[in-house]
Amino acid sequence: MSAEKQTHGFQAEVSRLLHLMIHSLYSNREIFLRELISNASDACDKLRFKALDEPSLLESGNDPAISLRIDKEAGTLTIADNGIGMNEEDVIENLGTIARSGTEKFLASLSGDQKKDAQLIGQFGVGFYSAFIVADRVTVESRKAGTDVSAGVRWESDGQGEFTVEAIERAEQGTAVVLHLRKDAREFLDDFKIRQVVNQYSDHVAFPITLVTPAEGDDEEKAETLNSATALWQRPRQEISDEEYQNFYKHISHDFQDALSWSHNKVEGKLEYTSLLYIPARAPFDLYHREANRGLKLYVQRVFIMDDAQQFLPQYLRFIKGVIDAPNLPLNVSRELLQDYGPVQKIRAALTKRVLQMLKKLGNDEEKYATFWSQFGQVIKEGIGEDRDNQEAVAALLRFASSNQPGKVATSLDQYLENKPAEQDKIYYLLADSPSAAENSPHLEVFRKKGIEVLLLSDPVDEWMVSYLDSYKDVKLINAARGELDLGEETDKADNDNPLIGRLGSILAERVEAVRATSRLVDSPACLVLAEDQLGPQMRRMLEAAGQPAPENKPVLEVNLDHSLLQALAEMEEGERFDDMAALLLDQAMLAEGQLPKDPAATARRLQELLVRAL
Ligand SMILES: Nc1ncnc2c1ncn2[C@@H]1O[C@H](COP(=O)(O)OP(=O)(O)OP(=O)(O)O)[C@@H](O)[C@H]1O
Repeated sequence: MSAEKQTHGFQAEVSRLLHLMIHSLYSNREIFLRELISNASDACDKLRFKALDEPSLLESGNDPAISLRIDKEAGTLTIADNGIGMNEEDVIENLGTIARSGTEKFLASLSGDQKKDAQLIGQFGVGFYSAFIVADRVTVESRKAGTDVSAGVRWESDGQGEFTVEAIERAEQGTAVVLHLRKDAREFLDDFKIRQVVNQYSDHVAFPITLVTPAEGDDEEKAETLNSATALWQRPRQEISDEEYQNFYKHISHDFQDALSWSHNKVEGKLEYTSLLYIPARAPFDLYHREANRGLKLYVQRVFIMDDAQQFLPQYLRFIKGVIDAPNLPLNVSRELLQDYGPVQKIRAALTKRVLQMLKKLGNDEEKYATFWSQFGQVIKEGIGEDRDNQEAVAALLRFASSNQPGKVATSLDQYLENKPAEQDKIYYLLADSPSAAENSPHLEVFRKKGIEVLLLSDPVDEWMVSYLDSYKDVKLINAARGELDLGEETDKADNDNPLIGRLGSILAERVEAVRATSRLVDSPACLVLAEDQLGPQMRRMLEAAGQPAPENKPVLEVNLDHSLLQALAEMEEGERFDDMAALLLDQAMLAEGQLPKDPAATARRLQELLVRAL
């Protein structure tokens, strides 16, 4: 290691995050202590894990522990641990950069509005850098477990764009973070305050946290343990308060908003494990990033094994946070081994069911469920295609906009089944590009007239999702805008022998598969209908966005022969004007679907001519 003190610049994203954090988190500033204690606790976890292979790392008398030391004279608060520690390379990497992909984009999305940014930064997770909310200088001294006393390192920064790194001798392994507190953060030199914050946020930490108050006057140095230091998930449920559960959630998730709900279970027998799973109240910024961290914290007999163990839940439940402690797994279990390990597959199946039950139960609380759905609804939809074994349970979690409840996304498939008349044997839905396009679609006219509810789907994933969902509780799902519509006996017979149908058909032959009389429309003159097996516009766009050619398919134009426009057309002679009107009829049906006519300039010309004549 270099003996000289070296100066490094923070990665640009770090500087920006620091600046934003100091300004937006001021009113939440005590979270810095939770974050630094969390890091210390993680470092102790990692040491214990490493000591499984190298027991000498846990030298006698060196049980993992965390200490807080107040020095009123120097104006410092020190958070120290004897955990895994860091070397020079580690500190430069860990305390000088942010390695999460998408960070730049995330930071660009912050608005400068303190309140909104505080929320967003919570989504990001603040971590070590939160030290600068209360400190105008931070010194970190560390030595990696298992290295020589001379391999210590000191990192120091005022958070203004640069940090220094130098080699030091350090007797203890592990890390000490020394906060030189800002003048307005001196309250954290008060042992009473520290006790209160630790009790509030970090009581559940599984390693002892001691508060050391230096000798003062005749009083000797005092060390007092502040927490019970047992793994929270190992304690009986009835002894754990909601507040403790919420604080533990924040500890493992780095979120600073409460979780919506949790489930804590101990399963005994051959496949023994304890799980504590949380549903967050908001999505992390990188929910859709492929490389984002996800998964549970894995422990084996309370020994931390790994973060982000993804194998215990399917992809579409990647937003669940929590801990799994499986005492019968081998301590040396690796990510690769987890992949195909029989017991893990079984735990995964059981945890998946548990989460689905938890979500079902959350559905009883309309307000909380609305929050959940707005954050994670899209991801749950992935489960319809991904988890065929649990498809019905996943489908029960879906919420839709509905023709019966405009403007609200709150109708479940069960509610739909409950609302529908007994003789209706189908669930109808409509796909559109936006909620308003769905609500105003001409396809709804006949359903409205007959009082039949239609679910309105306008998320980009919806077409993909319903392609996997044929039926729910044995009732078929039917696209209201596809194929020939059969609304039972009540459907009025359409007159396809009308000569106008043939005339329109021959003029529009290049653009449509066929023209036919409709039973779908009441107020509109025409609409487009896709055949059952044709690709819809959402899937078409998804394919095109992925650079794949989408097969060409022509829609059917259905026309409302009772409409005055069609009646007027029937009276018109053959000729250019009739052809233009036929083309416009098709163009406006496309517009009503949110599609652009193939030749917009020609449409504009025809419209102009029509307007001139009308005026
Ligand atoms: N006390 C410590 N001992 C050892 N390593 C530490 C300690 N504190 C921080 N680190 C290292 O620095 C890294 C960055 O810490 P930071 O708190 O910023 O992020 P994080 O804990 O990885 O993520 P987040 O807090 O966003 O979940 C940690 O991943 C860890 O490797």
